Formats: sequence, structure tokens, C-alpha cells
Amino acid sequence: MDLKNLIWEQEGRVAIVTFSRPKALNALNEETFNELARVIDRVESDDTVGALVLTGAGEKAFVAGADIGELQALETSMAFVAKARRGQNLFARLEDLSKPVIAAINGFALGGGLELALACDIRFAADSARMGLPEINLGLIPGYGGTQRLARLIGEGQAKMLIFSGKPVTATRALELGIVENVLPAGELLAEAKKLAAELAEKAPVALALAKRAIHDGLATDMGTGCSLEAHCFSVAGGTEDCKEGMKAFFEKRPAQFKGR
Ligand SMILES: C/C=C/C(=O)SCCNC(=O)CCNC(=O)[C@H](O)C(C)(C)COP(=O)(O)OP(=O)(O)OC[C@H]1O[C@@H](n2cnc3c(N)ncnc32)[C@H](O)[C@@H]1OP(=O)(O)O
Repeated sequence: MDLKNLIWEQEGRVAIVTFSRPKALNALNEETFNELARVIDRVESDDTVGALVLTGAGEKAFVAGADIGELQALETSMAFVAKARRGQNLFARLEDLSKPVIAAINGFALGGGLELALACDIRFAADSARMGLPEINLGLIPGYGGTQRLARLIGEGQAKMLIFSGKPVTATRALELGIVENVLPAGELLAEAKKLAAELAEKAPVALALAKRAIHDGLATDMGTGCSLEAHCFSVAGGTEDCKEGMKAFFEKRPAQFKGR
């Protein structure tokens, strides 16, 4: 892909996208948002891609937030609303991808950078990484979904601790809080994230997409409605050729060959 602030690589069925704005610690500007939207379109539509890994260029930062220079240039309250909605809508599209998205947090994930990671399905962090929502120090609050996703992920009190204080936490503390699912030595982070992505990319694509849908949409509703949604996703998966192949492969004691239908 022809990109300036992102680097697109593909290894087998895994797409690896690296945020690369070295002079701004990979901060998210409008141009990067436009490119991320194109990447999301590509991942969703490209059947050769079964999973996506996001990471940051360099050792210092994953993504150090929204571009503060662009925020400083905003002059009206409606401009701030538009800025927030732009990021919220883009991250919602990332979260809505039918394929698994793994964040490999290689360094600072601050503000919009952590909000980006929170819109991913699974977060791996380097043991040297630090993450937080420091917008309060700029007289702002998180604006790309961070107040909503973090509170749902780690609970209201812990989310308030991070958002009110603006203080970053270490990767180890992030693991304790449930912000990340794994912490690894920095030198092993990307390899392990790609390894998991490759494993997930070989699963039955429709079943994996339905599991993601049932979990995500179920959390937005009550248990009864969520279980009803699960039953319908279960039935759709049950009607796929891949389900028939999976069960046939089990009895024939061989690996299943899933085709995504
Ligand atoms: C809705 C979402 C809102 C938001 O996300 S608001 C922004 C939230 N993020 C932050 O507040 C983090 C801002 N960055 C920092 O606090 C620091 O950076 C770090 C702690 C990450 C690293 O500090 P250090 O090691 O001293 O590096 P350095 O000199 O501050 O940064 C290197 C260059 O990167 C630029 N930069 C860093 N973060 C951003 C950013 N978020 N937007 C624009 N530029 C950024 C700096 O200005 C500087 O540039 P130069 O070398 O020209 O002085």
C-alpha cells in the first residue's frame, strides 16, 4: 500500500501495520487517520488477510497520542467535537473488523495511542512499555473512546484513577489491571504477537468473526439478549461448510482445512 505514516507488511495471512512518525513519537495526525482508514478497508476486504497486528516504529513509542499540534490548532468547540467523532468512528471501525486485531505495544501508548490499543481485540505489551490517558494534563479528557472502553475494561474506579491522574502505568501494572493480556520482553513482543495472529488467522474465519461479534455486541446489552445473540451466531456458524469440515476432520483425526464459508 502507498502509505506515508504507516508501514504495511504481510507475512502469510497476518498483516502487520507499523505506525511510523518518528519525529512525533508516532502521534496520530489527520493524515495517519486517513491512512488507517484505508488499512482497515484493506484488512476487511482482503481474503488473504486473516489477522492484523498493530505496532509502533522505534523502541520508544507505540503511539504517543493524538497530534498535540493539530489539537492546538482547533479553534471552536464544534471543531473539537468533530475531532473526537473522527477518532471515535475510526476506532469503532477498527473494533468492528471481522478479523482479530492484536496491538503489540512496544513503547509509550498514551492518550489516543492507548485509546487505539483499547479498540483492538488483544493487547500485548513490552515489559518496558508505559501507557495511560494523560489528556487531563493538557486540560482535555480522552476523546477517542477512552472514557468508555477503559471503564468497561478495568472498572469505573481504576479508569478514574488513570484518567483523573493522567499518570501512565507500567506494563506490569497494566497486566494486573487487565488493560493488556500479556507482557513480554521487548525483544520478543512482535514475534509473539505475530505468532498469536498467525494462529488465529488459521481458525474458521466465519466462526471467529461470529465469536468476536457475540462478545462485543453482547457486552452492550443485557445477559438475556446477549445469550440470544450468541445462539443466533452459534446457528450461523453451525450452518457453515467450515463447521461440517471441522467436525469431519475431528473424527478423521486430521487438521481441518477451513475455507471461510
Ligand atoms: C483524543 C486524544 C487526545 C490525545 O491523545 S492528547 C495527547 C496525549 N498524549 C500525550 O500527552 C503524550 C505527549 N508526549 C509526551 O508526554 C512525551 O513526548 C513522552 C512522555 C511520550 C516522551 O517524552 P520525551 O522522551 O521527553 O520525548 P519528547 O521530547 O517529549 O518527544 C519527542 C518529540 O515527539 C513530539 N511528540 C511527542 N508526543 C507528541 C504528540 N502527542 N503530538 C505531537 N508531537 C508529539 C515532541 O513534541 C518531540 O518533538 P521535538 O523533538 O520536535 O521537540
